[in-house]
Amino acid sequence: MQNLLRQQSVHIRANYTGVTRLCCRRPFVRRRASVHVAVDVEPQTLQYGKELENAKAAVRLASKLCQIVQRQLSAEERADKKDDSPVTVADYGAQAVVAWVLQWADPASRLSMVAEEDSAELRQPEGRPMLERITQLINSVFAEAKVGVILAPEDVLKLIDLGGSQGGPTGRHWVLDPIDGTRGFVGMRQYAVCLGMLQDGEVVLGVLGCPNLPQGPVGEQDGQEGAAQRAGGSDVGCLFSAHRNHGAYAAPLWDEHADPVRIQVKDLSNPREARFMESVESRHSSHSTTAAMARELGVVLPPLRMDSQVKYGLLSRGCASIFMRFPPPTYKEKIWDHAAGFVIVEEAGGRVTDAGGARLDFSRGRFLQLDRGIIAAPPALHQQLLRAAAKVAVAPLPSEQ
Ligand SMILES: Nc1ncnc2c1ncn2[C@@H]1O[C@H](COP(=O)(O)O)[C@@H](O)[C@H]1OP(=O)(O)O
Ligand SMILES: [Mg+2]
Ligand SMILES: [Mg+2]
Ligand SMILES: [Mg+2]
Repeated sequence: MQNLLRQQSVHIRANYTGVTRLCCRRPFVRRRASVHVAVDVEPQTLQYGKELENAKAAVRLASKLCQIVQRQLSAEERADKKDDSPVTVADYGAQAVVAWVLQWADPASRLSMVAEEDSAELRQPEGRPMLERITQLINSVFAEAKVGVILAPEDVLKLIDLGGSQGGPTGRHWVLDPIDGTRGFVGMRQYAVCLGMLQDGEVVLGVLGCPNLPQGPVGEQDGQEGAAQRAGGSDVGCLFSAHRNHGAYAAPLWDEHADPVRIQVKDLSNPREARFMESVESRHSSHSTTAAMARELGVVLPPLRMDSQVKYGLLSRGCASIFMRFPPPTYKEKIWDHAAGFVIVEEAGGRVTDAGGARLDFSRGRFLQLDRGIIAAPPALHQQLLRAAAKVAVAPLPSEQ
Protein backbone atom coordinates (compact mmCIF):
# COMPACT_ATOMS: atom_id res chain seq x y z
CA MET A 1 0.00 0.00 0.00
CA GLN A 2 2.88 2.36 0.79
CA ASN A 3 4.14 1.99 -2.78
CA LEU A 4 0.69 2.35 -4.16
CA LEU A 5 0.15 5.54 -2.21
CA ARG A 6 3.49 6.95 -3.24
CA GLN A 7 2.50 6.62 -6.89
CA GLN A 8 -0.38 8.94 -6.27
CA SER A 9 -0.16 12.68 -6.30
CA VAL A 10 -2.13 14.68 -3.76
CA HIS A 11 -2.09 18.38 -3.31
CA ILE A 12 -4.06 20.96 -1.40
CA ARG A 13 -4.93 24.30 -2.89
CA ALA A 14 -6.48 27.07 -0.83
CA ASN A 15 -8.16 29.99 -2.52
CA TYR A 16 -8.81 33.41 -1.01
CA THR A 17 -12.40 32.59 -0.07
CA GLY A 18 -11.11 30.05 2.40
CA VAL A 19 -12.45 27.08 0.46
CA THR A 20 -9.86 24.39 0.12
CA ARG A 21 -9.77 21.58 -2.36
CA LEU A 22 -8.20 18.25 -1.67
CA CYS A 23 -7.31 16.90 -5.09
CA CYS A 24 -6.24 13.34 -5.68
CA ARG A 25 -4.93 11.74 -8.85
CA ARG A 26 -4.00 8.15 -9.44
CA PRO A 27 -2.26 6.96 -12.60
CA PHE A 28 -5.09 4.54 -13.32
CA VAL A 29 -7.95 6.89 -12.46
CA ARG A 30 -8.70 9.02 -15.48
CA ARG A 31 -10.99 11.54 -13.85
CA ARG A 32 -9.61 14.06 -11.34
CA ALA A 33 -11.94 14.59 -8.44
CA SER A 34 -12.08 16.59 -5.29
CA VAL A 35 -13.37 16.83 -1.76
CA HIS A 36 -14.30 20.35 -0.73
CA VAL A 37 -13.62 21.63 2.74
CA ALA A 38 -14.77 24.89 4.27
CA VAL A 39 -12.33 26.35 6.77
CA ASP A 40 -13.00 28.87 9.51
CA VAL A 41 -9.65 30.60 9.41
CA GLU A 42 -7.16 31.00 6.59
CA PRO A 43 -5.07 27.84 6.91
CA GLN A 44 -1.83 29.75 6.36
CA THR A 45 -2.34 31.69 9.60
CA LEU A 46 -2.60 28.57 11.74
CA GLN A 47 0.32 26.33 12.64
CA TYR A 48 -1.67 23.20 11.88
CA GLY A 49 -4.18 24.80 9.50
CA LYS A 50 -3.78 22.29 6.68
CA GLU A 51 -3.95 19.38 9.09
CA LEU A 52 -7.16 20.81 10.55
CA GLU A 53 -8.74 21.02 7.10
CA ASN A 54 -7.72 17.48 6.31
CA ALA A 55 -9.12 16.29 9.64
CA LYS A 56 -12.46 17.99 8.96
CA ALA A 57 -12.63 16.52 5.44
CA ALA A 58 -11.83 13.08 6.81
CA VAL A 59 -14.42 13.30 9.59
CA ARG A 60 -17.12 14.56 7.23
CA LEU A 61 -16.58 11.69 4.78
CA ALA A 62 -16.46 9.11 7.57
CA SER A 63 -19.61 10.58 9.16
CA LYS A 64 -21.43 10.21 5.85
CA LEU A 65 -20.53 6.53 5.74
CA CYS A 66 -21.72 6.06 9.33
CA GLN A 67 -25.01 7.82 8.66
CA ILE A 68 -25.74 5.57 5.67
CA VAL A 69 -25.02 2.44 7.73
CA GLN A 70 -26.96 3.48 10.85
CA ARG A 71 -30.16 4.03 8.89
CA GLN A 72 -30.28 0.44 7.65
CA LEU A 73 -27.98 -1.54 9.95
CA SER A 74 -28.55 -5.29 9.53
CA ALA A 75 -27.47 -8.17 11.81
CA GLU A 76 -24.71 -9.19 9.36
CA GLU A 77 -23.21 -5.71 9.59
CA ARG A 78 -22.35 -5.95 13.27
CA ALA A 79 -20.29 -8.26 15.46
CA ASP A 80 -19.15 -8.49 19.06
CA LYS A 81 -15.49 -7.99 19.88
CA LYS A 82 -13.51 -10.06 22.38
CA ASP A 83 -14.21 -7.49 25.10
CA ASP A 84 -17.96 -7.96 24.40
CA SER A 85 -18.34 -4.47 22.91
CA PRO A 86 -20.07 -4.14 19.52
CA VAL A 87 -18.35 -3.25 16.26
CA THR A 88 -20.02 -2.60 12.91
CA VAL A 89 -19.08 -2.23 9.28
CA ALA A 90 -19.27 1.52 9.90
CA ASP A 91 -16.57 1.44 12.63
CA TYR A 92 -14.20 -0.29 10.21
CA GLY A 93 -15.30 1.74 7.20
CA ALA A 94 -14.92 5.07 9.00
CA GLN A 95 -11.43 4.12 10.20
CA ALA A 96 -10.36 3.22 6.65
CA VAL A 97 -11.84 6.43 5.21
CA VAL A 98 -10.05 8.65 7.74
CA ALA A 99 -6.76 6.79 7.23
CA TRP A 100 -7.13 7.16 3.48
CA VAL A 101 -7.76 10.92 3.60
CA LEU A 102 -4.88 11.58 6.01
CA GLN A 103 -2.48 9.40 4.05
CA TRP A 104 -3.38 10.92 0.72
CA ALA A 105 -3.29 14.47 1.99
CA ASP A 106 0.29 14.08 3.18
CA PRO A 107 1.90 11.26 1.22
CA ALA A 108 5.43 12.42 1.96
CA SER A 109 5.18 11.73 5.67
CA ARG A 110 4.71 8.37 7.35
CA LEU A 111 1.26 8.38 8.93
CA SER A 112 1.19 7.46 12.60
CA MET A 113 -2.33 6.81 13.79
CA VAL A 114 -3.57 5.49 17.12
CA ALA A 115 -7.02 4.11 16.36
CA GLU A 116 -9.47 1.72 17.95
CA GLU A 117 -10.06 -0.92 15.29
CA ASP A 118 -7.79 -3.50 13.67
CA SER A 119 -8.34 -5.89 10.78
CA ALA A 120 -7.74 -9.22 12.59
CA GLU A 121 -11.36 -10.44 12.48
CA LEU A 122 -11.87 -9.25 8.90
CA ARG A 123 -8.85 -11.32 7.77
CA GLN A 124 -10.55 -14.54 8.96
CA PRO A 125 -12.57 -16.46 6.34
CA GLU A 126 -15.77 -15.69 8.31
CA GLY A 127 -14.92 -11.99 8.16
CA ARG A 128 -14.83 -11.90 4.36
CA PRO A 129 -18.50 -10.94 3.77
CA MET A 130 -18.12 -8.06 6.24
CA LEU A 131 -14.91 -6.92 4.54
CA GLU A 132 -16.63 -6.93 1.17
CA ARG A 133 -19.54 -4.93 2.55
CA ILE A 134 -17.12 -2.39 4.08
CA THR A 135 -15.25 -2.06 0.79
CA GLN A 136 -18.50 -1.56 -1.09
CA LEU A 137 -19.64 1.09 1.39
CA ILE A 138 -16.38 3.03 1.17
CA ASN A 139 -16.45 2.95 -2.61
CA SER A 140 -20.03 4.19 -2.74
CA VAL A 141 -19.21 7.06 -0.34
CA PHE A 142 -16.12 7.91 -2.41
CA ALA A 143 -18.17 7.83 -5.60
CA GLU A 144 -20.83 10.10 -4.08
CA ALA A 145 -18.13 12.56 -2.96
CA LYS A 146 -16.46 12.33 -6.38
CA VAL A 147 -13.18 11.22 -4.85
CA GLY A 148 -12.33 9.26 -7.98
CA VAL A 149 -10.72 6.30 -6.23
CA ILE A 150 -11.84 2.70 -5.99
CA LEU A 151 -10.40 0.59 -3.17
CA ALA A 152 -9.98 -3.19 -3.14
CA PRO A 153 -10.60 -5.25 0.02
CA GLU A 154 -6.83 -5.62 0.53
CA ASP A 155 -6.45 -1.81 0.49
CA VAL A 156 -9.15 -1.55 3.15
CA LEU A 157 -7.39 -4.04 5.45
CA LYS A 158 -4.14 -2.12 5.17
CA LEU A 159 -5.81 1.23 5.76
CA ILE A 160 -7.51 -0.07 8.91
CA ASP A 161 -4.19 -1.36 10.22
CA LEU A 162 -2.58 2.06 9.83
CA GLY A 163 -4.28 2.69 13.20
CA GLY A 164 -1.91 0.40 15.09
CA SER A 165 0.54 3.06 16.28
CA GLN A 166 1.51 3.16 19.96
CA GLY A 167 1.53 6.99 20.10
CA GLY A 168 3.83 8.38 22.78
CA PRO A 169 5.48 11.63 23.95
CA THR A 170 7.32 12.61 20.76
CA GLY A 171 6.39 13.29 17.17
CA ARG A 172 3.00 13.49 15.50
CA HIS A 173 0.26 10.93 16.03
CA TRP A 174 -3.30 11.09 14.79
CA VAL A 175 -5.78 9.70 17.32
CA LEU A 176 -9.00 8.21 15.97
CA ASP A 177 -12.16 6.69 17.34
CA PRO A 178 -14.01 5.94 14.09
CA ILE A 179 -17.28 5.55 16.00
CA ASP A 180 -17.30 6.58 19.62
CA GLY A 181 -20.41 5.24 21.26
CA THR A 182 -20.98 2.18 19.09
CA ARG A 183 -23.69 1.04 21.55
CA GLY A 184 -25.44 4.35 20.88
CA PHE A 185 -24.93 3.85 17.16
CA VAL A 186 -26.60 0.42 17.12
CA GLY A 187 -29.29 1.70 19.50
CA MET A 188 -30.22 4.54 17.06
CA ARG A 189 -28.94 7.14 19.53
CA GLN A 190 -25.93 9.49 19.52
CA TYR A 191 -22.40 8.67 18.38
CA ALA A 192 -19.39 10.64 17.15
CA VAL A 193 -16.52 10.28 14.71
CA CYS A 194 -13.58 11.57 16.76
CA LEU A 195 -10.20 12.63 15.36
CA GLY A 196 -7.41 14.33 17.29
CA MET A 197 -3.82 15.14 16.53
CA LEU A 198 -1.02 14.79 19.07
CA GLN A 199 2.17 16.77 18.62
CA ASP A 200 4.94 15.88 21.07
CA GLY A 201 2.47 14.54 23.59
CA GLU A 202 0.00 17.46 23.47
CA VAL A 203 -3.39 17.33 21.73
CA VAL A 204 -3.19 20.23 19.27
CA LEU A 205 -6.21 19.51 17.05
CA GLY A 206 -9.59 17.94 17.61
CA VAL A 207 -12.57 17.30 15.35
CA LEU A 208 -15.87 15.66 16.34
CA GLY A 209 -18.45 14.67 13.74
CA CYS A 210 -21.84 14.22 15.42
CA PRO A 211 -24.39 13.15 12.78
CA ASN A 212 -27.42 12.91 15.10
CA LEU A 213 -26.82 15.99 17.22
CA PRO A 214 -29.17 18.99 16.78
CA GLN A 215 -27.42 22.28 16.07
CA GLY A 216 -29.76 24.09 18.48
CA PRO A 217 -30.90 23.29 22.02
CA VAL A 218 -30.65 19.66 23.11
CA GLY A 219 -32.97 17.79 25.48
CA GLU A 220 -33.19 14.38 27.10
CA GLN A 221 -34.98 12.87 24.10
CA ASP A 222 -31.98 13.67 21.91
CA GLY A 223 -29.95 11.14 23.89
CA GLN A 224 -32.55 8.42 23.54
CA GLU A 225 -33.49 5.91 20.88
CA GLY A 226 -35.10 7.79 18.00
CA ALA A 227 -32.39 10.43 17.74
CA ALA A 228 -31.17 8.75 14.55
CA GLN A 229 -34.62 8.71 12.99
CA ARG A 230 -35.01 12.43 13.66
CA ALA A 231 -31.63 13.23 12.13
CA GLY A 232 -32.84 13.93 8.61
CA GLY A 233 -33.42 17.67 9.07
CA SER A 234 -31.02 20.37 7.95
CA ASP A 235 -30.61 21.54 11.57
CA VAL A 236 -29.20 18.19 12.73
CA GLY A 237 -25.53 17.19 12.44
CA CYS A 238 -22.70 19.12 14.11
CA LEU A 239 -19.00 19.37 13.46
CA PHE A 240 -16.97 20.57 16.45
CA SER A 241 -13.33 21.52 15.98
CA ALA A 242 -10.47 23.12 17.84
CA HIS A 243 -6.91 24.20 17.11
CA ARG A 244 -4.72 24.62 20.18
CA ASN A 245 -4.57 28.32 21.20
CA HIS A 246 -7.09 29.32 18.51
CA GLY A 247 -10.43 28.46 20.05
CA ALA A 248 -13.21 25.95 19.55
CA TYR A 249 -15.81 26.10 16.78
CA ALA A 250 -19.08 24.47 15.77
CA ALA A 251 -20.44 24.15 12.24
CA PRO A 252 -23.16 22.23 10.43
CA LEU A 253 -21.74 18.77 9.69
CA TRP A 254 -23.22 18.42 6.21
CA ASP A 255 -22.55 21.92 4.89
CA GLU A 256 -18.83 22.39 4.38
CA HIS A 257 -19.38 25.93 3.11
CA ALA A 258 -21.14 27.19 6.26
CA ASP A 259 -19.14 29.50 8.51
CA PRO A 260 -18.06 27.85 11.77
CA VAL A 261 -19.13 29.69 14.92
CA ARG A 262 -16.85 30.19 17.92
CA ILE A 263 -18.13 28.34 21.00
CA GLN A 264 -17.58 28.78 24.73
CA VAL A 265 -18.47 26.81 27.81
CA LYS A 266 -21.23 28.31 29.98
CA ASP A 267 -19.26 29.78 32.86
CA LEU A 268 -21.62 28.96 35.71
CA SER A 269 -20.51 28.87 39.30
CA ASN A 270 -23.84 28.00 40.95
CA PRO A 271 -24.40 24.21 40.87
CA ARG A 272 -28.16 24.77 41.25
CA GLU A 273 -28.20 26.15 37.70
CA ALA A 274 -25.97 23.44 36.32
CA ARG A 275 -26.93 20.44 34.21
CA PHE A 276 -24.57 17.47 34.21
CA MET A 277 -23.98 14.91 31.49
CA GLU A 278 -23.06 11.27 31.73
CA SER A 279 -23.13 8.06 29.68
CA VAL A 280 -26.41 6.44 28.75
CA GLU A 281 -24.77 3.10 29.57
CA SER A 282 -24.27 2.60 33.31
CA ARG A 283 -21.76 -0.18 32.49
CA HIS A 284 -19.55 2.54 30.93
CA SER A 285 -19.85 5.01 33.79
CA SER A 286 -21.37 4.55 37.24
CA HIS A 287 -24.68 6.42 37.48
CA SER A 288 -24.71 6.02 41.27
CA THR A 289 -21.32 7.72 41.62
CA THR A 290 -22.38 10.66 39.47
CA ALA A 291 -25.65 10.93 41.44
CA ALA A 292 -23.65 11.05 44.70
CA MET A 293 -21.39 13.71 43.21
CA ALA A 294 -24.42 15.74 42.11
CA ARG A 295 -25.94 15.53 45.62
CA GLU A 296 -22.66 16.57 47.23
CA LEU A 297 -22.37 19.51 44.85
CA GLY A 298 -25.99 20.67 45.17
CA VAL A 299 -26.98 19.97 41.56
CA VAL A 300 -30.76 19.79 41.34
CA LEU A 301 -31.42 19.24 37.62
CA PRO A 302 -31.63 15.65 36.35
CA PRO A 303 -28.72 14.33 34.28
CA LEU A 304 -28.55 14.67 30.53
CA ARG A 305 -27.57 11.22 29.29
CA MET A 306 -25.81 11.01 25.94
CA ASP A 307 -23.60 8.45 24.27
CA SER A 308 -20.08 9.26 23.11
CA GLN A 309 -17.94 12.38 22.93
CA VAL A 310 -20.95 14.45 21.84
CA LYS A 311 -20.93 15.25 25.59
CA TYR A 312 -17.66 17.14 25.18
CA GLY A 313 -19.17 19.02 22.23
CA LEU A 314 -22.29 19.93 24.21
CA LEU A 315 -20.20 21.11 27.16
CA SER A 316 -18.09 23.27 24.82
CA ARG A 317 -21.19 24.84 23.35
CA GLY A 318 -22.77 25.56 26.73
CA CYS A 319 -25.72 23.14 26.41
CA ALA A 320 -24.74 21.64 29.78
CA SER A 321 -22.10 22.60 32.33
CA ILE A 322 -20.66 19.40 33.76
CA PHE A 323 -19.46 16.09 32.33
CA MET A 324 -18.59 13.22 34.65
CA ARG A 325 -17.36 9.73 33.80
CA PHE A 326 -16.59 7.02 36.35
CA PRO A 327 -15.85 3.77 34.49
CA PRO A 328 -15.55 0.41 36.25
CA PRO A 329 -12.26 0.07 38.20
CA THR A 330 -10.96 -2.58 35.79
CA TYR A 331 -11.57 -0.48 32.66
CA LYS A 332 -8.58 1.07 30.88
CA GLU A 333 -9.47 4.40 29.26
CA LYS A 334 -8.16 4.79 25.70
CA ILE A 335 -6.75 8.03 24.32
CA TRP A 336 -9.08 7.98 21.29
CA ASP A 337 -12.09 8.17 23.59
CA HIS A 338 -11.08 11.63 24.85
CA ALA A 339 -8.39 13.33 22.70
CA ALA A 340 -10.63 15.32 20.34
CA GLY A 341 -13.16 16.26 23.01
CA PHE A 342 -10.40 17.26 25.43
CA VAL A 343 -8.88 19.95 23.20
CA ILE A 344 -12.32 21.21 22.14
CA VAL A 345 -13.41 21.70 25.77
CA GLU A 346 -10.12 23.34 26.77
CA GLU A 347 -10.27 25.69 23.78
CA ALA A 348 -13.87 26.54 24.71
CA GLY A 349 -12.64 27.62 28.16
CA GLY A 350 -13.35 24.46 30.14
CA ARG A 351 -11.21 22.16 32.26
CA VAL A 352 -10.87 18.39 31.83
CA THR A 353 -9.07 16.40 34.52
CA ASP A 354 -9.23 13.10 36.32
CA ALA A 355 -11.06 12.94 39.64
CA GLY A 356 -7.86 13.89 41.47
CA GLY A 357 -7.46 17.09 39.43
CA ALA A 358 -4.65 16.00 37.08
CA ARG A 359 -4.96 17.25 33.50
CA LEU A 360 -5.34 14.32 31.10
CA ASP A 361 -1.99 13.13 29.75
CA PHE A 362 -2.10 11.75 26.21
CA SER A 363 1.64 11.16 25.93
CA ARG A 364 1.80 7.71 27.53
CA GLY A 365 0.77 5.52 24.64
CA ARG A 366 -2.66 4.13 23.77
CA PHE A 367 -4.08 4.37 27.30
CA LEU A 368 -4.76 7.12 29.82
CA GLN A 369 -3.75 6.68 33.44
CA LEU A 370 -6.49 8.17 35.55
CA ASP A 371 -7.33 8.68 39.16
CA ARG A 372 -10.87 7.20 39.31
CA GLY A 373 -12.57 8.98 36.42
CA ILE A 374 -12.97 12.14 34.36
CA ILE A 375 -14.46 15.48 35.35
CA ALA A 376 -14.99 18.32 32.89
CA ALA A 377 -16.58 21.71 33.52
CA PRO A 378 -16.01 25.48 33.36
CA PRO A 379 -13.28 26.50 35.87
CA ALA A 380 -15.45 27.60 38.83
CA LEU A 381 -17.64 24.52 38.75
CA HIS A 382 -14.67 22.29 38.12
CA GLN A 383 -13.07 23.39 41.40
CA GLN A 384 -16.25 22.52 43.26
CA LEU A 385 -16.41 19.16 41.49
CA LEU A 386 -12.92 18.29 42.65
CA ARG A 387 -13.88 19.09 46.24
CA ALA A 388 -16.93 16.83 45.87
CA ALA A 389 -14.81 14.05 44.35
CA ALA A 390 -12.56 14.16 47.40
CA LYS A 391 -15.58 13.42 49.62
CA VAL A 392 -17.59 10.98 47.51
CA ALA A 393 -16.58 7.35 47.60
CA VAL A 394 -15.50 6.27 44.16
CA ALA A 395 -13.84 2.91 43.63
CA PRO A 396 -10.17 3.64 42.87
CA LEU A 397 -8.67 2.44 39.62
CA PRO A 398 -5.75 0.06 40.13
CA SER A 399 -2.54 2.00 39.46
CA GLU A 400 -1.35 -0.62 36.97
CA GLN A 401 -3.96 -2.35 34.79
N1 LIG B 1 -17.08 -1.74 29.43
C1 LIG B 1 -16.88 -0.47 29.17
N2 LIG B 1 -16.67 0.40 30.17
C2 LIG B 1 -16.46 1.70 29.93
N3 LIG B 1 -16.45 2.22 28.66
C3 LIG B 1 -16.64 1.40 27.63
C4 LIG B 1 -16.86 0.03 27.83
N4 LIG B 1 -17.04 -0.54 26.63
C5 LIG B 1 -16.90 0.43 25.71
N5 LIG B 1 -16.67 1.61 26.31
C6 LIG B 1 -16.40 2.88 25.67
O1 LIG B 1 -17.08 3.91 26.37
C7 LIG B 1 -17.26 4.98 25.46
C8 LIG B 1 -18.67 5.38 25.38
O2 LIG B 1 -18.97 6.02 26.52
P1 LIG B 1 -20.42 6.54 26.64
O3 LIG B 1 -21.19 5.43 27.24
O4 LIG B 1 -20.28 7.74 27.48
O5 LIG B 1 -20.88 6.83 25.26
C9 LIG B 1 -16.86 4.50 24.16
O6 LIG B 1 -15.55 4.90 23.93
C10 LIG B 1 -16.94 3.02 24.29
O7 LIG B 1 -16.20 2.47 23.30
P2 LIG B 1 -16.63 2.57 21.74
O8 LIG B 1 -15.79 3.64 21.13
O9 LIG B 1 -16.27 1.23 21.25
O10 LIG B 1 -18.08 2.87 21.64
MG1 LIG C 1 -14.90 5.15 22.01
MG1 LIG D 1 -15.23 3.31 18.92
MG1 LIG E 1 -15.62 0.10 20.25
